[in-house]
Amino acid sequence: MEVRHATAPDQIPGATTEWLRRRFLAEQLFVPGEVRLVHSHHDRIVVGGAMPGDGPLELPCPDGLRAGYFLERRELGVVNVGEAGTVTVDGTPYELAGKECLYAGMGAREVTFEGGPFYLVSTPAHASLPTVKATLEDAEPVRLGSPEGSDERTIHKYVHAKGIRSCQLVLGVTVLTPGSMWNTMPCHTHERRTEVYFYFDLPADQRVIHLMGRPDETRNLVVADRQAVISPPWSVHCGFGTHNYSFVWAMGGENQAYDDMEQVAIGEMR
Ligand SMILES: O=C[C@H](O)[C@@H](O)CC(=O)C(=O)O
Ligand SMILES: [Zn+2]
Repeated sequence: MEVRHATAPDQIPGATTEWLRRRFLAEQLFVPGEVRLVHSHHDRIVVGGAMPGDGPLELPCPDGLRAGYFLERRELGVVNVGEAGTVTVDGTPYELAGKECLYAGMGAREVTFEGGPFYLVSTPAHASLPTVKATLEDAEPVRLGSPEGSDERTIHKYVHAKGIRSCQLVLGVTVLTPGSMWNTMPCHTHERRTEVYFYFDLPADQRVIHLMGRPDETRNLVVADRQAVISPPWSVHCGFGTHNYSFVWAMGGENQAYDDMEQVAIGEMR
Protein backbone atom coordinates (compact mmCIF):
# COMPACT_ATOMS: atom_id res chain seq x y z
CA MET A 1 0.00 0.00 0.00
CA GLU A 2 1.37 3.35 -1.05
CA VAL A 3 1.21 6.17 1.53
CA ARG A 4 0.49 9.80 0.63
CA HIS A 5 1.15 12.23 3.45
CA ALA A 6 -1.14 15.17 4.11
CA THR A 7 -0.48 18.43 2.29
CA ALA A 8 -1.09 22.13 2.92
CA PRO A 9 -2.10 24.92 0.54
CA ASP A 10 1.12 26.86 1.23
CA GLN A 11 3.04 24.07 -0.54
CA ILE A 12 1.36 24.86 -3.85
CA PRO A 13 3.10 28.09 -5.00
CA GLY A 14 6.37 26.92 -6.53
CA ALA A 15 5.31 23.26 -6.80
CA THR A 16 6.44 21.51 -9.97
CA THR A 17 4.19 19.38 -12.15
CA GLU A 18 6.05 16.28 -10.94
CA TRP A 19 5.58 17.21 -7.24
CA LEU A 20 1.85 17.79 -7.75
CA ARG A 21 1.44 14.47 -9.57
CA ARG A 22 3.35 12.51 -6.88
CA ARG A 23 1.20 14.00 -4.09
CA PHE A 24 -2.28 14.10 -5.64
CA LEU A 25 -2.51 11.71 -8.62
CA ALA A 26 -2.82 7.91 -8.42
CA GLU A 27 -1.65 6.79 -11.85
CA GLN A 28 -1.41 2.99 -11.67
CA LEU A 29 -4.27 1.51 -9.67
CA PHE A 30 -5.01 -1.28 -12.14
CA VAL A 31 -2.54 -4.12 -12.65
CA PRO A 32 -3.81 -7.57 -13.75
CA GLY A 33 -3.88 -10.05 -10.86
CA GLU A 34 -3.37 -7.34 -8.21
CA VAL A 35 -5.20 -5.18 -5.69
CA ARG A 36 -3.37 -1.83 -5.63
CA LEU A 37 -4.04 0.54 -2.73
CA VAL A 38 -3.11 4.17 -2.00
CA HIS A 39 -3.57 5.50 1.53
CA SER A 40 -4.00 9.26 1.84
CA HIS A 41 -3.60 10.81 5.26
CA HIS A 42 -6.28 13.32 4.27
CA ASP A 43 -9.21 11.86 6.21
CA ARG A 44 -7.39 8.48 6.00
CA ILE A 45 -9.06 7.62 2.71
CA VAL A 46 -7.77 4.50 0.98
CA VAL A 47 -8.44 4.23 -2.76
CA GLY A 48 -7.52 1.33 -4.97
CA GLY A 49 -8.06 -0.89 -7.94
CA ALA A 50 -8.84 -4.61 -7.96
CA MET A 51 -8.16 -6.23 -11.32
CA PRO A 52 -8.63 -10.01 -11.17
CA GLY A 53 -6.43 -12.00 -13.53
CA ASP A 54 -7.25 -15.68 -14.10
CA GLY A 55 -8.73 -16.44 -10.67
CA PRO A 56 -10.54 -14.48 -7.96
CA LEU A 57 -8.62 -11.80 -6.07
CA GLU A 58 -8.82 -11.24 -2.34
CA LEU A 59 -8.81 -7.83 -0.62
CA PRO A 60 -5.54 -7.91 1.35
CA CYS A 61 -4.86 -6.32 4.72
CA PRO A 62 -1.70 -4.27 4.19
CA ASP A 63 0.72 -4.02 7.14
CA GLY A 64 0.35 -0.24 7.01
CA LEU A 65 -3.24 -0.50 8.29
CA ARG A 66 -2.07 -2.20 11.52
CA ALA A 67 -5.33 -4.18 11.52
CA GLY A 68 -6.27 -7.86 11.75
CA TYR A 69 -8.26 -7.60 8.51
CA PHE A 70 -9.00 -4.76 6.09
CA LEU A 71 -12.53 -3.91 7.31
CA GLU A 72 -11.82 -4.34 11.03
CA ARG A 73 -12.19 -0.55 11.58
CA ARG A 74 -13.14 0.55 8.05
CA GLU A 75 -15.97 0.59 5.55
CA LEU A 76 -15.66 0.06 1.78
CA GLY A 77 -17.30 1.30 -1.40
CA VAL A 78 -16.78 -0.72 -4.60
CA VAL A 79 -17.72 0.38 -8.13
CA ASN A 80 -17.41 -1.92 -11.13
CA VAL A 81 -15.61 0.25 -13.69
CA GLY A 82 -15.47 -2.51 -16.31
CA GLU A 83 -17.76 -5.31 -17.49
CA ALA A 84 -19.70 -7.90 -15.48
CA GLY A 85 -18.20 -8.91 -12.16
CA THR A 86 -18.84 -10.43 -8.76
CA VAL A 87 -17.83 -9.20 -5.33
CA THR A 88 -18.18 -11.79 -2.57
CA VAL A 89 -18.44 -10.56 1.02
CA ASP A 90 -18.12 -13.25 3.72
CA GLY A 91 -19.47 -15.90 1.34
CA THR A 92 -22.36 -13.88 -0.14
CA PRO A 93 -21.86 -13.09 -3.85
CA TYR A 94 -23.05 -9.75 -5.28
CA GLU A 95 -23.11 -9.47 -9.07
CA LEU A 96 -22.21 -5.99 -10.26
CA ALA A 97 -22.71 -4.77 -13.82
CA GLY A 98 -20.68 -1.81 -15.08
CA LYS A 99 -21.05 1.33 -12.86
CA GLU A 100 -22.96 -0.59 -10.17
CA CYS A 101 -21.93 -0.18 -6.54
CA LEU A 102 -21.49 -2.30 -3.44
CA TYR A 103 -21.07 -0.96 0.08
CA ALA A 104 -19.41 -3.34 2.55
CA GLY A 105 -19.69 -2.46 6.22
CA MET A 106 -17.16 -2.61 9.02
CA GLY A 107 -16.54 -6.14 10.29
CA ALA A 108 -16.70 -8.02 6.97
CA ARG A 109 -13.73 -10.36 7.05
CA GLU A 110 -13.38 -11.63 3.50
CA VAL A 111 -13.92 -9.66 0.29
CA THR A 112 -13.07 -11.26 -3.07
CA PHE A 113 -13.32 -9.96 -6.61
CA GLU A 114 -13.98 -11.67 -9.95
CA GLY A 115 -14.36 -9.90 -13.33
CA GLY A 116 -14.67 -6.11 -13.16
CA PRO A 117 -12.17 -4.46 -12.68
CA PHE A 118 -13.30 -2.64 -9.54
CA TYR A 119 -12.48 0.76 -8.08
CA LEU A 120 -12.29 0.78 -4.28
CA VAL A 121 -12.70 3.56 -1.69
CA SER A 122 -12.43 2.99 2.04
CA THR A 123 -12.76 5.28 5.06
CA PRO A 124 -12.45 4.66 8.82
CA ALA A 125 -15.68 3.42 10.46
CA HIS A 126 -17.00 3.18 14.01
CA ALA A 127 -20.07 0.97 13.48
CA SER A 128 -21.01 -2.04 11.43
CA LEU A 129 -23.65 -1.18 8.81
CA PRO A 130 -25.29 -3.62 6.37
CA THR A 131 -23.60 -4.59 3.11
CA VAL A 132 -25.80 -3.28 0.27
CA LYS A 133 -25.66 -3.38 -3.52
CA ALA A 134 -27.18 -0.63 -5.70
CA THR A 135 -27.81 -0.28 -9.43
CA LEU A 136 -27.72 3.00 -11.41
CA GLU A 137 -31.54 3.19 -11.21
CA ASP A 138 -31.52 2.70 -7.41
CA ALA A 139 -29.32 5.79 -7.18
CA GLU A 140 -32.07 8.19 -8.34
CA PRO A 141 -30.28 9.83 -11.27
CA VAL A 142 -30.09 13.65 -11.18
CA ARG A 143 -29.53 15.49 -14.48
CA LEU A 144 -27.35 18.60 -14.21
CA GLY A 145 -25.76 21.11 -16.58
CA SER A 146 -26.68 22.43 -20.01
CA PRO A 147 -25.45 22.25 -23.61
CA GLU A 148 -24.49 25.95 -23.38
CA GLY A 149 -22.21 25.16 -20.41
CA SER A 150 -20.88 22.01 -22.12
CA ASP A 151 -21.55 20.20 -18.84
CA GLU A 152 -24.64 18.03 -19.28
CA ARG A 153 -24.24 15.09 -16.95
CA THR A 154 -26.12 12.60 -14.77
CA ILE A 155 -25.23 12.23 -11.10
CA HIS A 156 -25.92 8.89 -9.46
CA LYS A 157 -25.66 9.15 -5.66
CA TYR A 158 -24.99 5.74 -4.14
CA VAL A 159 -23.71 6.13 -0.60
CA HIS A 160 -25.16 9.20 1.15
CA ALA A 161 -27.60 10.29 3.85
CA LYS A 162 -30.69 9.31 1.81
CA GLY A 163 -29.15 6.33 -0.01
CA ILE A 164 -26.92 3.51 1.21
CA ARG A 165 -26.06 4.30 4.83
CA SER A 166 -22.46 4.60 5.96
CA CYS A 167 -20.42 5.91 8.88
CA GLN A 168 -18.68 8.63 6.85
CA LEU A 169 -18.27 7.49 3.25
CA VAL A 170 -20.21 9.40 0.57
CA LEU A 171 -19.93 8.04 -2.98
CA GLY A 172 -21.48 8.32 -6.42
CA VAL A 173 -20.88 8.13 -10.16
CA THR A 174 -21.24 11.05 -12.58
CA VAL A 175 -21.68 10.28 -16.29
CA LEU A 176 -21.00 13.05 -18.84
CA THR A 177 -23.36 13.24 -21.82
CA PRO A 178 -21.56 12.90 -25.18
CA GLY A 179 -20.75 16.45 -26.34
CA SER A 180 -20.22 17.68 -22.78
CA MET A 181 -16.78 18.02 -21.22
CA TRP A 182 -16.98 19.98 -17.93
CA ASN A 183 -17.67 18.61 -14.48
CA THR A 184 -18.35 20.58 -11.29
CA MET A 185 -18.26 24.13 -12.67
CA PRO A 186 -18.76 26.46 -10.81
CA CYS A 187 -16.48 24.53 -8.49
CA HIS A 188 -16.37 24.40 -4.69
CA THR A 189 -14.41 23.34 -1.65
CA HIS A 190 -15.69 21.54 1.47
CA GLU A 191 -13.65 22.17 4.59
CA ARG A 192 -14.90 19.09 6.46
CA ARG A 193 -14.37 16.51 3.70
CA THR A 194 -11.62 15.10 1.49
CA GLU A 195 -12.80 14.01 -1.95
CA VAL A 196 -11.26 11.73 -4.56
CA TYR A 197 -12.24 11.84 -8.24
CA PHE A 198 -11.58 8.67 -10.22
CA TYR A 199 -11.93 9.22 -13.97
CA PHE A 200 -12.91 6.32 -16.25
CA ASP A 201 -14.64 5.47 -19.55
CA LEU A 202 -12.16 7.82 -21.26
CA PRO A 203 -10.50 6.58 -24.50
CA ALA A 204 -6.81 5.72 -23.97
CA ASP A 205 -5.51 8.62 -26.09
CA GLN A 206 -7.74 11.27 -24.45
CA ARG A 207 -7.21 13.20 -21.19
CA VAL A 208 -9.09 15.09 -18.48
CA ILE A 209 -7.55 18.40 -17.38
CA HIS A 210 -8.31 18.39 -13.65
CA LEU A 211 -8.09 21.67 -11.73
CA MET A 212 -6.95 21.67 -8.10
CA GLY A 213 -5.56 24.10 -5.50
CA ARG A 214 -7.01 27.03 -3.58
CA PRO A 215 -9.65 28.85 -5.66
CA ASP A 216 -7.27 31.81 -6.15
CA GLU A 217 -4.18 29.65 -6.83
CA THR A 218 -5.23 26.79 -9.13
CA ARG A 219 -3.02 24.21 -10.81
CA ASN A 220 -3.87 21.51 -13.33
CA LEU A 221 -3.20 17.79 -13.53
CA VAL A 222 -3.46 16.03 -16.90
CA VAL A 223 -5.27 12.78 -16.09
CA ALA A 224 -5.65 9.60 -18.14
CA ASP A 225 -8.31 6.88 -18.03
CA ARG A 226 -8.60 5.03 -14.69
CA GLN A 227 -6.55 7.51 -12.69
CA ALA A 228 -7.60 9.17 -9.41
CA VAL A 229 -6.98 12.64 -7.97
CA ILE A 230 -6.93 13.26 -4.20
CA SER A 231 -8.57 16.56 -3.30
CA PRO A 232 -7.76 17.77 0.24
CA PRO A 233 -10.44 19.85 2.03
CA TRP A 234 -8.69 23.09 0.98
CA SER A 235 -8.71 22.26 -2.73
CA VAL A 236 -11.17 22.83 -5.54
CA HIS A 237 -11.82 19.79 -7.76
CA CYS A 238 -13.25 20.12 -11.25
CA GLY A 239 -12.16 19.35 -14.75
CA PHE A 240 -12.80 19.19 -18.46
CA GLY A 241 -12.12 16.37 -20.87
CA THR A 242 -10.89 16.22 -24.42
CA HIS A 243 -13.74 13.66 -24.74
CA ASN A 244 -16.73 12.76 -22.58
CA TYR A 245 -16.02 10.47 -19.59
CA SER A 246 -17.42 9.25 -16.28
CA PHE A 247 -16.03 9.59 -12.78
CA VAL A 248 -16.53 8.14 -9.33
CA TRP A 249 -16.52 10.84 -6.64
CA ALA A 250 -16.05 9.73 -3.07
CA MET A 251 -15.66 11.64 0.15
CA GLY A 252 -14.51 11.00 3.69
CA GLY A 253 -14.92 13.34 6.64
CA GLU A 254 -17.42 14.26 9.28
CA ASN A 255 -19.99 16.00 7.10
CA GLN A 256 -22.60 14.06 5.08
CA ALA A 257 -25.12 16.92 4.74
CA TYR A 258 -23.10 18.99 2.23
CA ASP A 259 -23.59 22.13 4.40
CA ASP A 260 -19.80 22.64 4.63
CA MET A 261 -19.82 23.45 0.91
CA GLU A 262 -18.19 26.74 -0.18
CA GLN A 263 -19.20 27.67 -3.72
CA VAL A 264 -16.58 29.48 -5.81
CA ALA A 265 -17.78 32.03 -8.35
CA ILE A 266 -16.05 31.43 -11.69
CA GLY A 267 -14.80 35.04 -11.69
CA GLU A 268 -12.99 34.51 -8.36
CA MET A 269 -10.76 31.75 -9.77
CA ARG A 270 -7.13 32.44 -10.53
O1 LIG B 1 -18.96 17.39 -3.52
C1 LIG B 1 -19.54 16.95 -4.55
C2 LIG B 1 -18.72 16.42 -5.65
O2 LIG B 1 -17.63 17.25 -5.97
C3 LIG B 1 -19.44 15.85 -6.88
O3 LIG B 1 -20.66 15.29 -6.49
C4 LIG B 1 -19.66 16.82 -8.01
C5 LIG B 1 -20.09 16.14 -9.28
O4 LIG B 1 -20.15 14.96 -9.38
C6 LIG B 1 -20.43 16.98 -10.45
O5 LIG B 1 -20.69 18.20 -10.30
O6 LIG B 1 -20.46 16.44 -11.57
ZN1 LIG C 1 -16.82 18.25 -3.95
